[in-house]
Amino acid sequence: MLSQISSPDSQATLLPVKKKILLVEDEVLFARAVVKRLQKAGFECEHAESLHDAKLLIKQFEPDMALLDMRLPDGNGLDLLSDMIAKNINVIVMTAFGEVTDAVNAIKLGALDYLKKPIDLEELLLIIQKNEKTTELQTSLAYSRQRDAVINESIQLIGESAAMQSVRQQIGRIAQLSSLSDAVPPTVLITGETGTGKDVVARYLHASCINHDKPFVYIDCASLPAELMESELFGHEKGAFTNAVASRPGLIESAEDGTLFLDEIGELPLGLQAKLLNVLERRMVRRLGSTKERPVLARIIAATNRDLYQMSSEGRFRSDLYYRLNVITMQMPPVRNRGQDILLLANYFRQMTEKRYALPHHEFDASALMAIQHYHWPGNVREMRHQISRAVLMCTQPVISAQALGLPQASQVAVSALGASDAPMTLEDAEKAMLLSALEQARHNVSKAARILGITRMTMRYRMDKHGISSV
Ligand SMILES: Nc1ncnc2c1ncn2[C@@H]1O[C@H](COP(=O)(O)OP(=O)(O)OP(=O)(O)O)[C@@H](O)[C@H]1O
Repeated sequence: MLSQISSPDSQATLLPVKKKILLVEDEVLFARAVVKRLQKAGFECEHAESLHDAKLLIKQFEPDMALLDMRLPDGNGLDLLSDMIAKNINVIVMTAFGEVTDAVNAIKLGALDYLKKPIDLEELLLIIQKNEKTTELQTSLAYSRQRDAVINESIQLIGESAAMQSVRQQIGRIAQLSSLSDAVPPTVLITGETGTGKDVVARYLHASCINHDKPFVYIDCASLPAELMESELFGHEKGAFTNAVASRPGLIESAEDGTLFLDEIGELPLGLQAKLLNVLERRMVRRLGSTKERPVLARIIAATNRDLYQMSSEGRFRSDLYYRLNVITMQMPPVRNRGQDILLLANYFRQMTEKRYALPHHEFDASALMAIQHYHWPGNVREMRHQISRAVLMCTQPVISAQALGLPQASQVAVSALGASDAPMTLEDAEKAMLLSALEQARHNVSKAARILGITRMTMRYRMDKHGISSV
């Protein structure tokens, strides 16, 4: 599954031991770059150029995860896949253009995910870390509980504004209800612009509830490949489709009586919306190819930056699902409307970066404080985190000025363009203008444009697709 994780390195530091990754790839230059990047992110990494070498390394190195190319000098990567799965190695396959069938077969055989070449290293890292999280939740409950405890301990929901206090109060109330009764927990819908902290709130809620030691399963509905979505969510029995060699629980089942977090729920295809509605209504799930139903005990939290009400009135989101999800709604305000929280957050990210990289204390000067407070923050808290961390890392002086902060020009241009226009603009229009402006500034280099906006390349791609913007 694909996902957007804002800070790969910070996630890697949560791992209790160095994970071992075997890269099976015959393109040596590309392989070297991958090994270097993974080692930098804290993984132990070995490289094999052929199936033969890979088999030896599986024995000697005992990897936890493999990145497997399909076309190798002595055969097809698929030939090694079953062996790897049997040895509990989590496999991500890498396919060249036109090898989609191979990728789908690999997933059906038990590979966790696939990536299409050419591969962006940062994207690869995000996917490894995301898959690592999901697998740990699925295969090692004890470990996942321990890991989630670590993550949950480190969840910080910074903010004292009225809006954030209200969010905290609602979380407290839901947590209190969960301790009073065994009844099925109410569904929670978290809305708000991108980067406003919907994911943080979902985790914070889970961490606050009595069942916080149970799994927290994250599903990014926007990046699950459509052809795999159903079996990923609902699981399957052995033989349910060609190559379904073993039974596998779906993610809904894996959440047990913990939390199932459906991020970007607005992107779920209509067909699956009907199936999800059925799960929510009946609180039962049936694996593909099975006649047996299993109870769904998990708390369900959904998040979106879309207007689901509007989408449902246009027939793009099922209204019955919308009403079913919308039992308790938490609205995350954009960061520009959070008053003094803006400075609280900025100082928090400054301190966090100083602590993580053992840097001396910095101060923001008056120009920086002014810039932070007056900037529009289209990417919200995520953008702020990236901007502040970058400034702290790059600033050799103890005082950070507005110039050192270097708030993205493209976004400022876009913001002033929005401000200058008399015509009322929707959030969708504003987002599109921001993307176009960043792309123009980055001369249509998608990775650069993503950096300007403080979002991941994957998020950038996804949002470009959403607005029908091609990368030219
Ligand atoms: N109140 C907060 N306190 C501390 N950190 C926060 C807060 N809100 C968000 N963050 C940080 O900002 C980043 C983005 O947050 P998050 O991923 O939760 O946003 P989101 O609304 O789920 O975004 P998207 O819609 O793009 O999925 C994360 O690094 C998160 O840790």
